[in-house]
Amino acid sequence: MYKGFTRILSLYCADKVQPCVPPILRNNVLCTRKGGPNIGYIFLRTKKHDRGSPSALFVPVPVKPNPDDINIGAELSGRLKKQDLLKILNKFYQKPEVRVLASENGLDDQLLHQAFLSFRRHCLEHDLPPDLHIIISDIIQGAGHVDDLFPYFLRHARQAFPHLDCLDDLKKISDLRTPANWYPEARSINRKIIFHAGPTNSGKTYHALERFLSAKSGVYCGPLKLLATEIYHKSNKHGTPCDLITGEERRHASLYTTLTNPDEKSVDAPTDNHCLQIDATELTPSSHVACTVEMTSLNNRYEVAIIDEIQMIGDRGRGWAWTRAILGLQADEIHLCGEAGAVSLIEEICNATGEELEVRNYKRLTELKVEDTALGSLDNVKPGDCIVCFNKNDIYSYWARRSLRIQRQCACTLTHTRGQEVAVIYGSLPPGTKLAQANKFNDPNSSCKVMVATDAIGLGINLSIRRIIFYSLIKPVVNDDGDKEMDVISISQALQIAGRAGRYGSAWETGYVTTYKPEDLATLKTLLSNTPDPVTQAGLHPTAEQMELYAYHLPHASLSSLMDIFVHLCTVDVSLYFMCNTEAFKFLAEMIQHVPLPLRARYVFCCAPINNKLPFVCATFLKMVRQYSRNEPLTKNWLSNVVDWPLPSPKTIMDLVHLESVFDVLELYLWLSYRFPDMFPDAKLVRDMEVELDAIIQQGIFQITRLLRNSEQVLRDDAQMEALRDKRMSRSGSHLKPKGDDSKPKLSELLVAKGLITPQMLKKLQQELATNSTDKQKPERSRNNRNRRK
Ligand SMILES: Nc1ncnc2c1ncn2[C@@H]1O[C@H](COP(=O)(O)OP(=O)(O)OP(=O)(O)O)[C@@H](O)[C@H]1O
Ligand SMILES: [Mg+2]
Repeated sequence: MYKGFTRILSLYCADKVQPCVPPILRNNVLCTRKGGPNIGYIFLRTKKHDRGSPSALFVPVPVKPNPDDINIGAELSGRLKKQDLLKILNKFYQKPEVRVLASENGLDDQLLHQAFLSFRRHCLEHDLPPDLHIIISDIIQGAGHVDDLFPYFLRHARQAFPHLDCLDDLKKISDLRTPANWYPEARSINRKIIFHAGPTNSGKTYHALERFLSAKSGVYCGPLKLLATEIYHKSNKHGTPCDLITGEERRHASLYTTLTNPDEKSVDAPTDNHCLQIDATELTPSSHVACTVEMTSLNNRYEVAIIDEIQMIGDRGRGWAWTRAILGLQADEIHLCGEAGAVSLIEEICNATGEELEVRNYKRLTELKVEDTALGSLDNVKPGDCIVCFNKNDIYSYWARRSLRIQRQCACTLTHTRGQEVAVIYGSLPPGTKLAQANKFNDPNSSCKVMVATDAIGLGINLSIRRIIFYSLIKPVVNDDGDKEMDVISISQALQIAGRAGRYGSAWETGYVTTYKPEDLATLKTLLSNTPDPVTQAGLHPTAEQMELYAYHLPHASLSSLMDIFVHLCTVDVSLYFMCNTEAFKFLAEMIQHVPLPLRARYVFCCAPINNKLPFVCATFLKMVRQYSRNEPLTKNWLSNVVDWPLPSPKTIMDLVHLESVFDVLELYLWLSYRFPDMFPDAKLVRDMEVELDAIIQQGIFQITRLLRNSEQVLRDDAQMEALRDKRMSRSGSHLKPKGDDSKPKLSELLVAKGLITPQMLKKLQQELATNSTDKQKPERSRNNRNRRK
């Protein structure tokens, strides 16, 4: 039934693979990136189980004594003294010959040591089989040699480490050298591959879409929900009915045609009709579909397929989804859009599949200018500006400064920017909120002229941005070893993000780009003057089927260990491919290891696209798994109880962050509902909850300044309460530690306490605020002094 990699991943994998964040932070070291711009970054070394020898991954299975061993050996050759036995065993272990023999039988030093400990314990604690008992007795009496123990030791070692008996089988299962052969249906079609190569905003997707729209059938596969939604709208608007498929949603084309406002103004921007979501699984699928790349169906035949942002094939976490799509799609024409740096790799892949590749090169359609000065101050923000931050906290800090600035401006009676509306987009916002914010910003008649976003807008999206301002150039990344580092963004990321400015056909004919901080400008210029590194390898990922076969051979291993062993034993043609990072999968596998589940279900749960940095989401995930394990359906009532539904509007930033976590939980439910429809039966009701929550969050984003002010107030109140308590305690003599105003916790401190920002970030922010504040106060002070002198 399972025809390999393709099908299984299309069934089980999500469209929102989170960057893996390993759970333990061991060390913080400051280092400099080799070869890149000379900027210090923080290296976060994280827990890693799978470095070094794979033998470390194998845990010995306890070897049970044979019930038939009823100490006949003792009757035949007399009882063995523990001391003698121990001496013989230790002598055996110390022999170099044993080491050599062990290694010939697959036991390296690490396994040999573990196997020996297990063997010795077994010999000391249980009745020995008669043959072993007699051999040991002979050795003690000088009638045998310790080397004679080896066959018995090996028999035990094989029981303790069952993989020794099936290593060849395991290696065969994880032989990933020819992934092109996994897709016989695709191989039987004479596919034409067209690579639209060029910089951002050069019309690559536009030209591929022209073929898609005129074809009898087509599939668009993109990296982001927002992008897939944009294509869904474009296609339906054009009159080519197109469905939308993401991990959590199936939206039918008919919902667009019947419900969208025909007077919609925005040409390229996604529209805000997310609330019209009706489960479309029962409707006949349209001949065209826009999906997130992980959801690409490899079972349907299409005339045209588009795989957008093909350079993502080299992404350490998600690259496998692009590899799968390019190798497995059944389409007459496959249009790949992306950076020219991926052309050579695709050529190699086409050589392997024996397919024709045509490369079409494009040039940028509008000019992109790097400014000579940094923004420096928020006073210099202009209409059409988009400030790009690399995490949500920078966005909050932007708001904190902005509201501070507005308060100061009020004091200085400079109120001209008061009430200026700002659109906000970051990854964890619900899709409806993102779309509403994008539309608000794109609408020429809206008063919202400025956007603050994370790099969630970084790939392929068309927004009406005049200038991109990099708030910082540092971003957390997961390196090849699965470690999380703070690093300067890559050339490709810088170009992609900068490329959002001055989109062809938007209100701005030229795009501009700069940084917020003057000290970053030179680095940005260096980044943008380079071409992105070539993509040299395509990602691969093990399948559920392969894991199942592994589990069959190693029934005692946990899913997380199976994955580790797989990754170590697999053979990959490294000239073309690499194994994607499996940390996120293993994180979930370890979290649910103790819950009894069939392996297939366990695998599916571990593919769930959850943000493992969010404790509430992780805790709820675990509750869902437990409920599933008890075979109790997860109804809307159950879910409402877990998330405390209905939820009030957010009053503080912390409320907003919590609502976003709840939204993630609802998304998780919907994702699971497509994989286990019987156990997650209330998808329609949960979708209604999502729509309601999306609206609440949108409202919260709309009032973000108020939420920030409230958050500060709440913390001030808490601090006052604490100070009062301290005072009372010190009066009663029980607390002698003085507390000044400086000790009161602030929002920023709470964010640090919650691990949402690092102390370094906070320090930097405080320094900046202090500088800002002295600058602003200078004219005030001199004016006051002048007045006094007068
Ligand atoms: N020939 C054209 N006629 C009209 N509009 C066009 C044309 N080419 C491109 N556009 C418009 O220009 C904008 C940018 O094009 P497109 O999205 O195809 O660029 P891209 O090269 O795919 O960029 P990115 O690398 O950022 O994905 C889009 O709004 C698109 O509709
Ligand atoms: Mg594009």
